[in-house]
Amino acid sequence: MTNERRVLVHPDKQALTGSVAARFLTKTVDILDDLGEANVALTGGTVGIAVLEAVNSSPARDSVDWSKVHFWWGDERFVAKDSEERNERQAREALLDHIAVPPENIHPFPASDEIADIDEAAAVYAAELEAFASDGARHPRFDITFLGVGPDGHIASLFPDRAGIRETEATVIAERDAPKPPPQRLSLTRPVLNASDRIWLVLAGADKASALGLALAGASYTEVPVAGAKGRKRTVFFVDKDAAVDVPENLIAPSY
Ligand SMILES: O=C(O)[C@H](O)[C@@H](O)[C@H](O)[C@H](O)COP(=O)(O)O
Repeated sequence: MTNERRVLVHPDKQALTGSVAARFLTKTVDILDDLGEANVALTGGTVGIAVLEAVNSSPARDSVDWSKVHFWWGDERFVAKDSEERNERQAREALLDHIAVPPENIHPFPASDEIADIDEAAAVYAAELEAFASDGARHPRFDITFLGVGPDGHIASLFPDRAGIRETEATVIAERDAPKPPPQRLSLTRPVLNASDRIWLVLAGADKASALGLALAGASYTEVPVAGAKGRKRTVFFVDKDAAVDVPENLIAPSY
């Protein structure tokens, strides 16, 4: 299989999240067999969280030795720790609180009531990434990075025509005026996301069709950030039919 971006189309959001959940569980078992440890970067957003709920409700959930899995985030809303808007809280409620993952294996971004200054919070997470890096890198090599996609093509908290999507030096950026509320966010940068072995993008709904179509047709990633998502080994778009209407036929993997 080449590293070309692949699009897997599902009849609806439920089929999409069930398929991604099944694939995540089997792939994570394989990764643990091969490497003994897995680093996974989670996403916020309704589809990303629905995937975690589907993982949690899978009969195969505990086929994974969760004690060997580290969970990170691609981005986080810079709000209070117990805010319902936090990606961490939503992920814990959807999956992490229900599996035997050691607390020290969960690496949330700092919350605004833990570190008041957003730039300091970004620096703290950058240091956490570096502390778990190897081979002189500045962040772990994520085995699987999940990304949701906004109607404007944003990924994580990297938005069109913002400094964050252009950043190539820092590993973590602070976004102060995000077009998607809440405005203050923290995000991994594109080079860190793309250092992942696998990037799995999960998107559903007709409002995502334009961004996906533009990205796959060669749009600039500064204008359509999802166009710049490319894992080292695999880049797979898991979509429903409504989001796939503008995808070039030749990129759609055979349905199965
Ligand atoms: O913190 C966030 O909001 C997410 O990380 C963001 O990047 C999200 O994944 C997309 O906006 C898609 O969200 P939906 O899946 O709800 O459309």
